[in-house]
Amino acid sequence: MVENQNAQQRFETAQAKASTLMEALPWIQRFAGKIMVFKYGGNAMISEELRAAFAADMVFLRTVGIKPIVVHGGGPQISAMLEKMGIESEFRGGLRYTTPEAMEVVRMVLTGQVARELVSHINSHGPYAVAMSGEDGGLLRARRFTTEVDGVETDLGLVGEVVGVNTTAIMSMIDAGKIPVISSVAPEIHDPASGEDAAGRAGLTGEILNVNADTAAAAVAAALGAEKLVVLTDVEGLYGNWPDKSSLISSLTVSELRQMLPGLVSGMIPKMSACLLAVEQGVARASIVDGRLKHSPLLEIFTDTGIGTQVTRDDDTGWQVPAPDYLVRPIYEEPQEVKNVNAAMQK
Ligand SMILES: Nc1ncnc2c1ncn2[C@@H]1O[C@H](COP(=O)(O)OP(=O)(O)O)[C@@H](O)[C@H]1O
Ligand SMILES: CC(=O)N[C@@H](CCC(=O)OP(=O)(O)O)C(=O)O
Repeated sequence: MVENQNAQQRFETAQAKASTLMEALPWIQRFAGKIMVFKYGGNAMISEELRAAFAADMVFLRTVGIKPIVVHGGGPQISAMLEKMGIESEFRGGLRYTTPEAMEVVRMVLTGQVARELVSHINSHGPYAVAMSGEDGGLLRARRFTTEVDGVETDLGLVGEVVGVNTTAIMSMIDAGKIPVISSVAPEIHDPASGEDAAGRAGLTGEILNVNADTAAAAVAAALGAEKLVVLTDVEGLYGNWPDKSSLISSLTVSELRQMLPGLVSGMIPKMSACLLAVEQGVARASIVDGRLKHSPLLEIFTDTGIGTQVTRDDDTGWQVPAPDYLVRPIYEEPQEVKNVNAAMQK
């Protein structure tokens, strides 16, 4: 009798697993071969367990034919190192005012610490991850960026916004089956309009700029025409009336977001600006998900409900997935040749 109960329990557990896999099937089909950019924020990498789960998720996506690209942050890790080294740092409009001294630390922490650790986690599954800084192979190019704080134009020091992405460099990695892990530092180019460059071209100035990782991820996603930008952070998503926890927004259009942007504060300013930029520039959808939740990338992509807040185009009519069609129409649209492999049985 006990044995029977165990068998029943085992069967039910196995059935639940099969249901979960089947829920993922139409999404796997929908997204196979597509590029997805994951922005992994410093506030979402808070434990070894979470970092390992994120790495496993990226390997899972690659294994089912999706092409993941990771753009990582590391704001809290940079702040901790700056504090340890006694270098003062402050945020203006959600972005770090970056002195040359602080820039050295930003570069060291992002490329030498955070990227290395992520690569090592992913590569514990196989030789997939390749760390790429925005400086490597001319991957990113940036221009100086100032921001408005309370209506006043505010200097940010060595901070940039991405104006160019070397898509060939990234695609060559993807085509080789790799998972690029990109750090958001970028060489500065002269503003061509300023005529600063003696050659009259938008040449490099020789400075390296600190780029907010949300902004860098959006630029990469837009340049590659990614299917999705997924931003992992430390809140459930965007709250319409922050910090009222009952005001979580599950979905909004770019027009609605554009109206909300001037009222946003702190880290949500670059984050939501990045989502807006990505979708306006052709990324089908962008979403903010809670990175403190283990396997949030898989939950966002492979479940019917999704999680967090998603930003859609104004004319987005919803993603249709083919699941129910399997029941009512043939899988193959073109005529299929069916070979009888055991003719003897027909006789
Ligand atoms: N409207 C809002 N909805 C959600 N979070 C908000 C909002 N306004 C401000 N925040 C703050 O923004 C933070 C996320 O931004 P940030 O700290 O820069 O994240 P990350 O390090 O992941 O890039 C949240 O932890 C929250 O404190
Ligand atoms: C200009 C600027 O603010 N750069 C960020 C870069 C890292 C980052 O964006 O990290 P998160 O994604 O973890 O916030 C910084 O210095 O903190």
